[in-house]
Amino acid sequence: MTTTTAVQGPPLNLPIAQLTDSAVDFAAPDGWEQALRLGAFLLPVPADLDAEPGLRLCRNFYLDPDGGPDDRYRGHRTREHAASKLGYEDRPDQVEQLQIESIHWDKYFPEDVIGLLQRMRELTLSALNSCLAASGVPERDWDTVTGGARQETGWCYTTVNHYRAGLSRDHGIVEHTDSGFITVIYADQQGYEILDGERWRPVEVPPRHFVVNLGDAAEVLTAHLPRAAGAVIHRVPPRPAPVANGDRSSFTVYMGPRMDMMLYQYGTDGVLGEYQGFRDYSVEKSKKLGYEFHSRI
Ligand SMILES: O=C(O)CCC(=O)C(=O)O
Ligand SMILES: [Fe+2]
Repeated sequence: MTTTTAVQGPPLNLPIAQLTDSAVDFAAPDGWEQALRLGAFLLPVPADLDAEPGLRLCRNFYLDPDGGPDDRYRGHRTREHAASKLGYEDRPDQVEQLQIESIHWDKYFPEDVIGLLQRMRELTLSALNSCLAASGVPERDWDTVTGGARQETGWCYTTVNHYRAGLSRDHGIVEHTDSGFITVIYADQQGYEILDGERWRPVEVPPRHFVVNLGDAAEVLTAHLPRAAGAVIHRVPPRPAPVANGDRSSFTVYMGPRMDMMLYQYGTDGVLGEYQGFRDYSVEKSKKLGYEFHSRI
């Protein structure tokens, strides 16, 4: 990822998808083409889905309990999260993160957060299946390549992000691609930017919309298919204090291969083959980008 020459560009309007039954689709005929090329699109939050519990977690997880009503959301900076291979991380950026696998949500989160994340998980799976279909991955291969996302045997986790405005760091979150197939993001304010060619373009996210990212596993899988999916390079720039809106909050649901799995790729002949172990791929990536690989994986 060499973006030293990248300049700030104009805002980018991502294609807006819609969710019907358990599929994601676009009204515009070139919607999928655009979304797969950019590796990102927007998805309206279903009318009956309340995102507040997620934001409440973002605004509390790093604080110590104080006997108040938010205690159920607090105390995660110091907690061990022994069941999780992820947990709390103070990154070198403005962001501090809590990452918990879906199989452990019931151990660490209040009920309203679990309910919200489970709905997001269903929606993420629908979006993943629709992306696989749109890029021409035959349905018979979905379970193999995802490790059984439909059977909940793939790897799914939430990332809870607290961007500490005013903390003197170079980035809100440094430029990166997500490693898995897909990430669905909800944020309480703007700040998400996409590298489009040589330009960093702020994405204008309308109220009550998710940003959906496609990641490395999707890019590797579809690289030689006629409708290849790109892994979107994205970042959040730092924000100085004091800012009118205070700290930025976002939370995501991620789906990717398990660390003990292979990444797969279709050859130019259309035949599915093994590409590289996902753990080896992830370790190599973290070395290239100069960050620590998760110590418990
Ligand atoms: O906060 C955002 O908008 C992006 C978060 C992100 O890129 C991530 O958690 O991987
Ligand atoms: Fe990301």
